[in-house]
Amino acid sequence: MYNNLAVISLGGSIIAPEKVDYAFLKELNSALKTYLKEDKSRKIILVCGGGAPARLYQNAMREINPDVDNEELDWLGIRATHINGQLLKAMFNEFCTDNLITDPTGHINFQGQVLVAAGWKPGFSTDNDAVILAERFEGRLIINLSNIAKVYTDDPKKNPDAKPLDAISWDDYRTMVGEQWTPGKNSPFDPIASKRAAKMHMEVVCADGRNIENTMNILYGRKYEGTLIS
Ligand SMILES: Nc1ncnc2c1ncn2[C@@H]1O[C@H](COP(=O)(O)OP(=O)(O)O)[C@@H](O)[C@H]1O
Ligand SMILES: O=c1ccn([C@@H]2O[C@H](COP(=O)(O)OP(=O)(O)O)[C@@H](O)[C@H]2O)c(=O)[nH]1
Repeated sequence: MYNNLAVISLGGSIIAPEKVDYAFLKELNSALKTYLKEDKSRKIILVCGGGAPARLYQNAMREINPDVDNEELDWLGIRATHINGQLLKAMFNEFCTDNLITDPTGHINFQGQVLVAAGWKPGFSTDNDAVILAERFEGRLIINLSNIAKVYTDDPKKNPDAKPLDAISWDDYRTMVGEQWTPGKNSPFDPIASKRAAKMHMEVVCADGRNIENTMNILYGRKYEGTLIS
């Protein structure tokens, strides 16, 4: 629908790694504003994750009741994505004609240059909401920004032998992350979102969002550091 559209899945790990990383957000805001002002036909969909607050509340609830339903845990995570999303919406207000999107299938105006979205319903992460919005507005590429420069052969925080990858097929990626969803799961791109993105033949670039110059390279179609899942 819009041929100058970029869909960015903004990991909560870089919005609120612990506290809110406002120095990073301020810099990102300024770089994206320049990008948007250069060409009024450019549009960005920003989908915000939950970060530390999501895990803080989910883990508190697990302590209170170890038998808590996954659905309840997901709702806690969703509320955390909303507070992060509301912050991003406030930052990009001048470009937004919609309130924070919390149902990617509902009414969306998108007459402005920016749409800010966050969590919708239990069963997946905001990566899946990003895929649904990409599908709806015909974005071909999702830029998945997280706290890690590349997808590895395994979680590098747990396995020191994990190797970084420049590219991986959806088949191999999905074999690696499995099919299972768990609330608060840490993975470069969630299994449910991956299933949908693979089916739609979408491409996802995973990169370290804290490297803003690199993010701008991806947006401008230049050489970047990251992993292409296709
Ligand atoms: N194969 C993998 N390659 C890279 N990172 C992985 C992999 N498996 C698990 N991870 C973990 O996923 C984390 C990113 O996921 P997450 O913390 O949910 O980030 P975000 O909030 O940005 O979505 C990484 O920091 C890493 O520890
Ligand atoms: O549509 C959504 C989006 C998020 N979540 C929940 O909210 C948490 C935080 O979202 P996300 O994983 O996208 O945040 P990030 O990993 O980027 O911090 C997830 O783990 C889920 O528990 C959900 O249930 N449905």
